[in-house]
Amino acid sequence: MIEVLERFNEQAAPDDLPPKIEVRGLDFFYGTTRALQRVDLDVQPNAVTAIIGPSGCGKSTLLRTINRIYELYPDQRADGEILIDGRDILDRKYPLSTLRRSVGMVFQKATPFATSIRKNVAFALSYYERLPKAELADRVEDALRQAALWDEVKDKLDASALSLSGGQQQRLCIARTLAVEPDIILLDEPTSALDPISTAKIEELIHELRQRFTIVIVTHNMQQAARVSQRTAFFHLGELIEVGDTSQIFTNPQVQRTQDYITGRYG
Ligand SMILES: Nc1ncnc2c1ncn2[C@@H]1O[C@H](COP(=O)(O)OP(=O)(O)OP(=O)(O)O)[C@@H](O)[C@H]1O
Repeated sequence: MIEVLERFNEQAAPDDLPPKIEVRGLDFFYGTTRALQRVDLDVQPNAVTAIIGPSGCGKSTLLRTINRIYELYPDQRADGEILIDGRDILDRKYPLSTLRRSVGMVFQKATPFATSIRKNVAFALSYYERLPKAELADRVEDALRQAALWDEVKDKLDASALSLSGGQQQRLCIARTLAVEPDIILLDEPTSALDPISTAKIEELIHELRQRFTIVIVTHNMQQAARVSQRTAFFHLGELIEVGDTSQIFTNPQVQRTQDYITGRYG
């Protein structure tokens, strides 16, 4: 594990910058079931924060709260504050369109639209901006390059996105997210349906993207958390148990429950 940590984490998270996301006293309810309890978490900018913990501990719920997707469901409720750049995005007055633009999300299962590769990326852009055709083409290319997919698709941009492999589809979804130039990217187990080669490509991509974005990744794979993140937060039963530099969490956890989880005693 230590070798894994050394491979990607030669640079620590920049801790001299103010947090990009500040979660304060966050509770989350599905009906009467409380899925998150009094969560306080700072997320550093230009770094990858991994969210780990056993199944059902609230990892996905946290991501769904950061982009307010839960609001689509009337019985779901978040109490507390989530500040992004100092503004509380849980405040109903915070415009959802601003939030959707600044926070992109990529899900476990790639979800390309059943249309061409080009349109998958252009659609997201046209939703927010009216661009001249040539500029739109440049932005599509740029997003596909950033997602390390351009070389594989540049000669077939009008082919169906569904003709791509699972790993390529997931990178297309990342390109779609990057096209609208968000500040924050939420990744919910983005490689759990992928083979090792596609997984390695996405991990390499995450490593590059973190220079420019704030990234939060939910993963079941602790090797992956160690490889891609600079900060790690361990959740258990809806509570944040411990957060720290990834190397500290994996080599010197301060809480017994964290130690038990990372040594495979449960989860
Ligand atoms: N739609 C829902 N309705 C009711 N309870 C839910 C719903 N979605 C999740 N929960 C509950 O909320 C808790 C947290 O779920 P969540 O999906 O956030 O966990 P997780 O850590 O992401 O799990 P996994 O690793 O299995 O994906 C669990 O107890 C789960 O049963």
